[in-house]
Amino acid sequence: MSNLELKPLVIIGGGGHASVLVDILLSQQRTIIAIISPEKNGERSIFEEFKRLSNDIDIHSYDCKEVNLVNGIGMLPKNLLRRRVNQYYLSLGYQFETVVADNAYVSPFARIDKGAQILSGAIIQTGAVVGAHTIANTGSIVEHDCVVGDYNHIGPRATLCGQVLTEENVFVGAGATVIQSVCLAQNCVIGAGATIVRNINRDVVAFSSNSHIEKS
Ligand SMILES: CC(=O)SCCNC(=O)CCNC(=O)[C@H](O)C(C)(C)COP(=O)(O)OP(=O)(O)OC[C@H]1O[C@@H](n2cnc3c(N)ncnc32)[C@H](O)[C@@H]1OP(=O)(O)O
Repeated sequence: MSNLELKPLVIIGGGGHASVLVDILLSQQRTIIAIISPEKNGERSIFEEFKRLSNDIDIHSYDCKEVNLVNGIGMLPKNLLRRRVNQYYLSLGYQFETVVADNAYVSPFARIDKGAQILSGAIIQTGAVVGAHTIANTGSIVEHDCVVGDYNHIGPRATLCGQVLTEENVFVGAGATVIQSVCLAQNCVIGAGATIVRNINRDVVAFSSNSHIEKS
């Protein structure tokens, strides 16, 4: 099946993350039929050609069996908006497309769950699992045998060394390094550039390069 025969896509969100996804999807000759965004598309030229729907409810103009969705809302630490938006559309029967950039490397022995987004230059090594609706951002590395939970964000150029385990809603900031076999519990935030050498408990924000841990 050529990419043109895959379901057309509706993008949710009109900001920077959405623009990166649209760039990837256009390079893969995917058909994008609309963008759902309360703000005008005009600011970013990449959105100019697309029909804009301004309300979530406008999705009803498309049959959930005929289109797939792509969540273009970027993830912020401790912000559950992205997850809530997904749950809303899933409850209406819509499905989220899994996006993998052509210039990402995904081992054939890795598993990418539904709705995950693997952006340009990301590397997902053998034996790794990337959970549903998780973002592996530009140039991130998920090493062998990592198990990354649902709704995580692995920031640009962040590295999870081998066998790291993350629970749901974990945010790993840009350029952070998590050494092998560490566990990151639900809702924790790893600050940009941090080096994490021990397990992080749920809801904790950890951000210094010498692994000083601050409670949320
Ligand atoms: C494509 C994309 O752009 S994807 C997005 C990528 N973005 C990221 O990775 C950002 C990740 N976010 C961070 O690192 C944030 O700074 C957080 C979440 C760790 C902390 O955010 P906040 O709670 O708002 O902390 P705040 O900005 O108030 O800083 C508190 C203190 O911690 C320090 N601090 C904050 N973040 C860091 C960090 N990553 N490393 C070291 N120190 C930090 C601040 O300098 C400040 O110190 P001070 O009190 O001595 O002035």
